[in-house]
Amino acid sequence: MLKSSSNSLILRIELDQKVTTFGEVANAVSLVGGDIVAIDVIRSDKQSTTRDITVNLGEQAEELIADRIRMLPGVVLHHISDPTFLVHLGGKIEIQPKIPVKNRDDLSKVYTPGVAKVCMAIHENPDKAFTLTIKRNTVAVISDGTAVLGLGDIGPEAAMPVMEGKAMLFKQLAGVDAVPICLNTKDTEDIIRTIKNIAPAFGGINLEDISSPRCFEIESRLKEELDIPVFHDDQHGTAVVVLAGLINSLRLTKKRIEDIRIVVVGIGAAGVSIIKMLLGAGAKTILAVDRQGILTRDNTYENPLWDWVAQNTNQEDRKGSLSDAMNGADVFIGVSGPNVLKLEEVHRMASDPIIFAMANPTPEIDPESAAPYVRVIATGRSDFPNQINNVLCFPGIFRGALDCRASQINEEMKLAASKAIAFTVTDDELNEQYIIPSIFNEKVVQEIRDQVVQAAIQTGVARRIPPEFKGSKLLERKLTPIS
Ligand SMILES: NC(=O)C1=CN([C@@H]2O[C@H](COP(=O)(O)OP(=O)(O)OC[C@H]3O[C@@H](n4cnc5c(N)ncnc54)[C@H](O)[C@@H]3O)[C@@H](O)[C@H]2O)C=CC1
Ligand SMILES: CC(=O)C(=O)O
Ligand SMILES: [Mg+2]
Repeated sequence: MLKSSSNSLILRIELDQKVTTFGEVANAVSLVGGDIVAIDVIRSDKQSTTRDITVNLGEQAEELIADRIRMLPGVVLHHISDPTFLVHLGGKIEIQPKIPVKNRDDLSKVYTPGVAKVCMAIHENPDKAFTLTIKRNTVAVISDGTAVLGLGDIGPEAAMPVMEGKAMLFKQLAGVDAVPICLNTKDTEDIIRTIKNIAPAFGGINLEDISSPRCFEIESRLKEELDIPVFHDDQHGTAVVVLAGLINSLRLTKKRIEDIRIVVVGIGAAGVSIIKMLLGAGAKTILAVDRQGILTRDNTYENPLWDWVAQNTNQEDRKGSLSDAMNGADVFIGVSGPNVLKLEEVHRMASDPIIFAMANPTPEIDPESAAPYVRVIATGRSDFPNQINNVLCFPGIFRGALDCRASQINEEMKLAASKAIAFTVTDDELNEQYIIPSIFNEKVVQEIRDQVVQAAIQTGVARRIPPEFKGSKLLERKLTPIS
């Protein structure tokens, strides 16, 4: 059962010290499977003590704990709060001025009349928007709320906490200002039109949690029609990090990407892009599985990308379900939904099985149950080791793209980002519990940024050469090949 800090409660209890002891409370918590991780004394006198106790709980135990504590003599449960909700109160980000406006003189510079000459300078040369506005360092994080994590079509308002979270991480990890925007339309043309209309303010567009297949057309049309990077994070960010995790898992198992059998489950935004990236990196044997089973060449599909996937995978024409696909697989990559993979299917994998169960918030298999039977287990969650999550990619790749004012994020830049992430983990550090660096590893964003800028310059999409890349100063470091 998943028990983590994202599933914790703060219980404010008052204890009559003449009647009971804190040990009784601790015992009640433990009886429902909770772990006390913090105790704060709020008030204390001779008669009673009031404490906030923070408890990590299994998913089903939340209801039980209040009942248990209320049953204890001498204990009053004042209230229960959820720390995850507390950090969301009023939203998670804000906009701050970079300079104070203290007097009329300041006002006349930052606003009218002074601002007018800056406006006219941009009017005469629109490129100046990059130097004289927030465009240089600002990305829009845009969703229509249709494929939010694995929660599905929950609407634009409900999608905002995820988009705010992404914006927060853009800033904290890479210094990129990001504006969360959730659109109240699911219409492809409407979405494209809206994004094109707001694009002048931004240096990049990060599309997020837009369901497939609409996400593919929205992204490709915007890429054609805009001259700033448009990057569907669930597709490419995820694929970049999966490839990084696979490179490192193969460093451990000493297998070559050309030789392994890979099963990808969930052929949506993330799944299609992962398959494309793995094929580009040399993978030869991939089975693509969705709800109807393994995609095969002799079928035609409504979604043209499924036709593409079917034509480019499953060369052995295997048919059947996920369970059939798992026979002899070296690698399972799940970007589908909760609990789709059974332990019995894991037992039928090849030696040194590698599992990336990446559905959020609930993975395809409980990582703790699978761990004893596999060589590597990774999830998309931050509360387990080996977090394979696009958060490792999007801050650094946009940092690089913005710094060199790239017109797009191309395949070479994505591959450079994958390798940068993978080789942040040194040979000495690499082990089954550490195939992918933590997002808090300070080297990650810088490494990605440097390699991405270099790839952008080399492929001719950089419109600005950062000073450290001028002349002969291009990065010399050669990356180890994937296999
Ligand atoms: N760890 C990470 O960085 C990321 C994780 N994800 C997770 O991957 C999942 C899919 O995300 P998207 O590709 O954006 O969604 P999507 O909606 O574009 O695609 C999901 C696909 O999975 C299939 N699917 C769902 N349940 C299935 C099942 N039981 N068996 C087989 N196929 C099934 C659907 O039919 C669909 O084709 C979500 O849970 C999401 O949270 C997505 C992006 C990044
Ligand atoms: C991580 C992410 O972007 C997702 O689960 O949709
Ligand atoms: Mg997402």
